[in-house]
Amino acid sequence: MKIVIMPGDGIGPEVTHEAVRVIEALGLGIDMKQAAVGGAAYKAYGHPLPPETLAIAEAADGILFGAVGDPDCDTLERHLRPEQAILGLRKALTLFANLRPAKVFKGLEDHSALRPEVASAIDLLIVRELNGDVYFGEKGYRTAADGTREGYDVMSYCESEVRRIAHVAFRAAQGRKGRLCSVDKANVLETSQLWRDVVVEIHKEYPDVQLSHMYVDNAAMQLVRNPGQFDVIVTGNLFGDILSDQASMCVGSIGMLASASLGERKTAHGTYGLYEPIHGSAPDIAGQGLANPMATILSAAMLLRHSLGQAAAADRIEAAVGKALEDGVLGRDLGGRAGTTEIGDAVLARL
Ligand SMILES: NC(=O)c1ccc[n+]([C@@H]2O[C@H](COP(=O)([O-])OP(=O)(O)OC[C@H]3O[C@@H](n4cnc5c(N)ncnc54)[C@H](O)[C@@H]3O)[C@@H](O)[C@H]2O)c1
Ligand SMILES: CC(C)[C@H](C(=O)O)[C@@H](O)C(=O)O
Ligand SMILES: [Mg+2]
Repeated sequence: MKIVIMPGDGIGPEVTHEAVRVIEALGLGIDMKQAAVGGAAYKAYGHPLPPETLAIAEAADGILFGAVGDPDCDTLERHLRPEQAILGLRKALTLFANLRPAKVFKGLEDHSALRPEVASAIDLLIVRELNGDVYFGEKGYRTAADGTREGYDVMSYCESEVRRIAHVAFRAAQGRKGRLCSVDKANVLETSQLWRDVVVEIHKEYPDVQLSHMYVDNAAMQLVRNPGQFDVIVTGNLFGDILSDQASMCVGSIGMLASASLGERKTAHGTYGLYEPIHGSAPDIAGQGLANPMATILSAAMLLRHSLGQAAAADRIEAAVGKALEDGVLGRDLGGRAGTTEIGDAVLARL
């Protein structure tokens, strides 16, 4: 079992360090390598995703990714910015299905941005498409007819891209409560109309799943009004990015939401994938030992489950995180005082 750790920038190295300690403590004999990404890789090698990093990633069974993003790099040409590392990995490795589960842990009901009785009902999965949409369309700066500057990013989805993510989402719903809500903006966007048409077609293959559709503006509202109504949400790259940050605050903090990015490639142990917290490099708290590493530790659990076939070990990690929270080990993001290392220690002690 081989995995590659990509710490990245800002709080990325701090949170991945804690997740690595947890993986090591399980004693599974996993071979771990480190590889440079993001602003750190740009500063060391002149590129946010050096070819060596991609080669190491391809040779492993899975990737544990911290976060990328560095304010020093925000004025670089776009293809050299840290964020290109994560976008490049997702695209180059065809990791098109991003699973972002959001569930309220026991003891966190009072720490949600929502009322406890609303928050406690949350147990949803966002299935976000990751290889298409406005993220990867033609983009640029040009001069408009009146001589002023214009920026543009083309939004599009082709049928096959929608089909493959729809299958992932329907199968996920079959394994849960059997409800799938497809979120789009079909009242305005042709991209979304195609999305909706294809999802309806694929539904014929999953008659046991109850399918509904919701416009993204309404979905944002429903996520805070009554998030308990959702089981699985399937949506495009941009809407999924936004809704998942929103869902994180509904369960308590952005420092709690893990994710798995999967494709179709199988390894000797499971499905090849990249695992990362949904948050970024948090430059405002980087280097201060304040970051909550739980999202990254929970991402490591997803890695063990999906890419390494180690479901029991994944359960152990999730249970240890749950116990730490129940025992009141809360980071500042959740209104507590525990620092990054202290949270890591608390999870290790409960493994
Ligand atoms: N996948 C990724 O690597 C990824 C994801 C999102 C943003 N980014 C990048 O990160 C940089 C900062 O972006 P941003 O500020 O919009 O988003 P962010 O997620 O980094 O931070 C948003 C807010 O949440 C807080 N926060 C985030 N993670 C936390 C944690 N684990 N514990 C406690 N608090 C936490 C931060 O302190 C900040 O106040 C940008 O360069 C952005 O492009 C990268
Ligand atoms: C850093 C950025 C490219 C990324 C995205 O938009 O996908 C991030 O916000 C995320 O949620 O993983
Ligand atoms: Mg995001």
